[in-house]
Amino acid sequence: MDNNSLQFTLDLPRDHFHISLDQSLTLNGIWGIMGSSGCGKTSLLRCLAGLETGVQGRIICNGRTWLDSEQGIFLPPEQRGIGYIFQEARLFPHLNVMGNLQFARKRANPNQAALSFSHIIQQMGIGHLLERTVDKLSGGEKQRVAIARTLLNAPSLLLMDEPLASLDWSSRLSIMPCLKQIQREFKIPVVFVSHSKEEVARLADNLLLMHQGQVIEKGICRHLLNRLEEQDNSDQPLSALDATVLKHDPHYGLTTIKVDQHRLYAGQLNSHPPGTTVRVVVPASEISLTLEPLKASSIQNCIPVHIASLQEQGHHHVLLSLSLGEQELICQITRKSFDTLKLSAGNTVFACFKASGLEVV
Ligand SMILES: Nc1ncnc2c1ncn2[C@@H]1O[C@H](COP(=O)(O)OP(=O)(O)OP(=O)(O)O)[C@@H](O)[C@H]1O
Repeated sequence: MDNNSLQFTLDLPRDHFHISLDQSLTLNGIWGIMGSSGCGKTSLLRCLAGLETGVQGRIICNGRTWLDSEQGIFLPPEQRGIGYIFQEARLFPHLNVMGNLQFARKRANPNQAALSFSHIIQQMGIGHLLERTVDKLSGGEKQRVAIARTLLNAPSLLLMDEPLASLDWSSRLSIMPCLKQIQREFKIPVVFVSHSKEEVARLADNLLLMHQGQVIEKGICRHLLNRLEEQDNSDQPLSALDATVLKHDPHYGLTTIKVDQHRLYAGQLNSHPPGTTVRVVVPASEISLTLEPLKASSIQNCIPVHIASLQEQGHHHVLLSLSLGEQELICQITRKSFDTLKLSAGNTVFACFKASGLEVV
């Protein structure tokens, strides 16, 4: 398959190992790349971008050969039609925001339809910053401008190397929906390196997990992320679910969404019309378990689930993987609750969580 595919066979020596990869990715949506520090995530992105000259192998993107070391083909970065977003924004300090954006527009990829200037500015929420000089922007604002600038270049593939890592959590939370929306709307495929499970849960459709220069797992993000063994102690345990918006209730400010066969309430999502597919992130600590359905409670969501598997988390907590049908929900409870309810794998229980416990992106 030529279109929407990125195939690469790469060999790049590093100090203690070789980056050694042989992958074919279908380019739709957002690919997340995760793995421990130093495993080669940035090196992979740099190889794809044409920033690593010592690499051997082949890269074919949408049928175009970017690299074939045997044939002596090495397309320089500017001919690959990619956008590269770094951890730090790298704006031109001598130009204001408008100047930075216009610079990109003039150098737009001629092979790709140009995206509307005003629409990108609106999507990235930077309309009020156009006359500002770069030194008067916050870190989050700089990164928004950097992303807008890259989009104005009309890339056919967006490579992002921890673009949110230098920002505080509230800036990240405000930029992530923009990235998701941009991807949905402009349909530019994205390969996104991140250390943060929280980011990947919100953004990625597919995931590559790397270790020591190799891909050790590849698959649908929520499948890989929702596995109990991935719920280490470095991030808070969570689940990522796919859902469909069913209807809005403006009176109560709630939206009904469907996850597998279950109907759930979330806070109102006016920007997502009924029928839209959305990603839902649920922190494992938001979920309580009961043996009976809740009768009179302020908690809006209470659904029957099967305990698929469980895992101790330290001495005082237990993580449970709860089957919703197709998808799984990770729940964290105390060991005391676990013992009191006498839970074990295979049991049917009720998972209860507030509408506000669901974050929809
Ligand atoms: N130019 C280089 N020459 C040789 N080795 C390098 C070079 N750049 C990075 N390395 C080494 O290659 C390995 C992979 O580095 P890379 O930056 O790709 O990892 P990473 O997974 O992105 O790490 P992090 O998550 O910490 O950013 C590391 O051991 C690093 O020290």
